Amino acid sequence: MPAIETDGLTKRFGEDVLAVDDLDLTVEEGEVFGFLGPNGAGKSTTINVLLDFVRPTAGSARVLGLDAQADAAVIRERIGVLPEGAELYDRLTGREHLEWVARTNGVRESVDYDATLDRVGLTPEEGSRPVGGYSKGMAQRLAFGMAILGEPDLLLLDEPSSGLDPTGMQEMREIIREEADRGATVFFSSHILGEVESVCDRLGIMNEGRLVATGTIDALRAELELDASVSIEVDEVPTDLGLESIDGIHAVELDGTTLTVSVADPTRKIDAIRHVDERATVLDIRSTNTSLEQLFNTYTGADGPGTGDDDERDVSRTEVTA
Ligand SMILES: Nc1ncnc2c1ncn2[C@@H]1O[C@H](COP(=O)(O)OP(=O)(O)OP(=O)(O)O)[C@@H](O)[C@H]1O
Repeated sequence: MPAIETDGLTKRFGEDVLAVDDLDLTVEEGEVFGFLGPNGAGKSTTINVLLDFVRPTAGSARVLGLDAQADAAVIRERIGVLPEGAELYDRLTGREHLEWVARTNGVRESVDYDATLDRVGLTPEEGSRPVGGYSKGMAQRLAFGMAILGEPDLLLLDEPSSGLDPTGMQEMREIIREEADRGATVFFSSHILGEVESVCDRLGIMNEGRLVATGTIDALRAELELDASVSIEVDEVPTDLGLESIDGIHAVELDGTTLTVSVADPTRKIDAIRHVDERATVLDIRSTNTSLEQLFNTYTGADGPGTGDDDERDVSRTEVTA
């Protein structure tokens, strides 16, 4: 039984806004599924339908095998939720928020609130403070703690890294993996591509209300046949370099004394570097991976394939001589 299943799910706001357009989405039990898309793509609306915060215009949604609308109350007891812009109560402490979740979700076993606070990076002392004095990141950590409390079967997280610093984002990713390891399904939306890449088993890309791609990152990459490339600057280009003859090299371009080598399999870049290094003095190397960013841009129409600049990183700025 899938953890989430939507069938022709459509949501209109008024006459003009088609927020979700005929969405067929399946998230299997135990998966970490990244729901990706630019602003306004329809991610939050989809999550809000799954939570029965919003009623669909057409189609249906099932969560843990139950009807998202008819069985909303039962579903809420079995899922952990981090809604977009989670509302907290200024005068209640962090611990009181956790106690409230335990009560409303009918968590029966005794809960170690300090352990939950600790998992999301809040001290017992911070947990005893009214939430009105929390920073944005602390509030987001608490909201995340509220979602994972009581070991829910499914976590629905809307932009969980919002407001977190890089350490907080890393910690959040680790908790998501831990939750998946204990058997939970995790469905989370993001427009932070690296976050999805590092933690998800599978992803779906939304654009303008439609699901434009689903699959593993590797499968999506392969589908688009996007290349990775490495640019190698040399002092002088040898006449008979013979790079094209190396297995797995798709194309070689020459611009001045910089060779740009395209490969389908990023691990072949090192073969190209070695080959050139044996025949010329290498001055600089720039590696460009087919990034998730590039995938994303390709599927959402923000860019064509073949740029990947945002994932560009220098692997060497020092001189490497043959
Ligand atoms: N309550 C509402 N009333 C009117 N329009 C809405 C409402 N909620 C969402 N929309 C519109 O529906 C579309 C999809 O919005 P949604 O919030 O689902 O996108 P999103 O992918 O979650 O974006 P973001 O990454 O910015 O949160 C947008 O055009 C938005 O303006």
